[in-house]
Amino acid sequence: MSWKTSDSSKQTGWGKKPQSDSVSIFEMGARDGLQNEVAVPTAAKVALIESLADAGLKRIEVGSFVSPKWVPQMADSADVLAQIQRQSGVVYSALTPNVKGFELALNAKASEVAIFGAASQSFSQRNINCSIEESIERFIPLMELAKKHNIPVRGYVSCVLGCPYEGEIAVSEVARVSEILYKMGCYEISLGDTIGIGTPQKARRMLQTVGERVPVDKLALHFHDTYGQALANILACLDLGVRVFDSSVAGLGGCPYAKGASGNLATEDLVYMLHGMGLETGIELQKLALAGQAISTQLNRKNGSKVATALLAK
Ligand SMILES: CC(C)(COP(=O)([O-])OP(=O)([O-])OC[C@H]1O[C@@H](n2cnc3c(N)ncnc32)[C@H](O)[C@@H]1OP(=O)([O-])[O-])[C@@H](O)C(=O)NCCC(=O)NCCSC(=O)C[C@@](C)(O)CC(=O)[O-]
Repeated sequence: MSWKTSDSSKQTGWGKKPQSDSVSIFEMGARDGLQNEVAVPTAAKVALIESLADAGLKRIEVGSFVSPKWVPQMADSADVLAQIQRQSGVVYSALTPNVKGFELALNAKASEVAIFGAASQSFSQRNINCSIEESIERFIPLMELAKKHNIPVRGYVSCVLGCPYEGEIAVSEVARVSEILYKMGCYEISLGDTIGIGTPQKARRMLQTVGERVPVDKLALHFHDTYGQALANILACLDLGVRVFDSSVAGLGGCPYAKGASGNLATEDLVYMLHGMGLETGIELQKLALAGQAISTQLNRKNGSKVATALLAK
């Protein structure tokens, strides 16, 4: 399928054509990537984040302000934010599930925060210890505070293509939760295939359905690569107009509440494909590959990016 020539907008009634030759990548490695790794020194996180900014990434999720009992790996997020040398024009974001997390992120001077909900009741319970509706109630005062402090808030919806506990998730539910978060004031909704189970047509249908409730230029895709489908899913969705993708350098990561989930799509592999299609990212691939290799070496972990492995073997 050619994203440039496909006329799927007419077939689907979607009404959106690819608008731009540039793509924005939200880098997840330091948060989604490292939240599953034990005992990563703060200095290694700081070095990773700085090298990602040096490689040209403009949107970097650096940590999360969640219960340290639930996710001890992220307990040093305030230290990380305090220690990084910030570059102008780079957004340093943090996950915040509730007001307490927001206040901690504000004190730590996160440039923006992200709330995270789910389209699956079971995943919501396991991940944030409340139902979908309760999570929305918790987000309301957080959104009010964020507005007062002029902090942009991104929204995640997990399990958009399936749930580790419930299996199939209705796309109508994904669209419903996405619309709620968007109407609450999230500037962008990131649709998470938490367990990387989706396939291209399914991903496309999900995006089309959500796109009927939330404008496509306010949507991002967040694919884990557990089943090796992430690049194919992104390719299948590009001509629907989506231009923001979440990915993780060296394919780092997983989710502590989704057993067996592997990391996000490797940023290097995404950048290689996008550049090959003539889409700009502003990212220097070689520098990115070196950043990914450095953290993989630190973690004593095989580099999860095929592109980085190939480039660095030259
Ligand atoms: C949400 C909670 C906190 C609810 O947890 P809870 O136990 O229901 O919270 P609580 O309000 O009853 O408080 C219990 C204790 O936690 C403390 N607490 C309460 N809130 C905070 C906070 N913000 N920061 C620090 N501490 C906090 C609070 O102060 C108290 O401390 P105690 O009195 O027992 O000493 C908990 O379930 C939690 O932390 N969950 C972790 C969720 C998480 O980080 N999951 C991984 C990220 S999501 C993800 O990876 C998916 C995504 C986004 O990438 C997209 C995708 O791929 O699908």
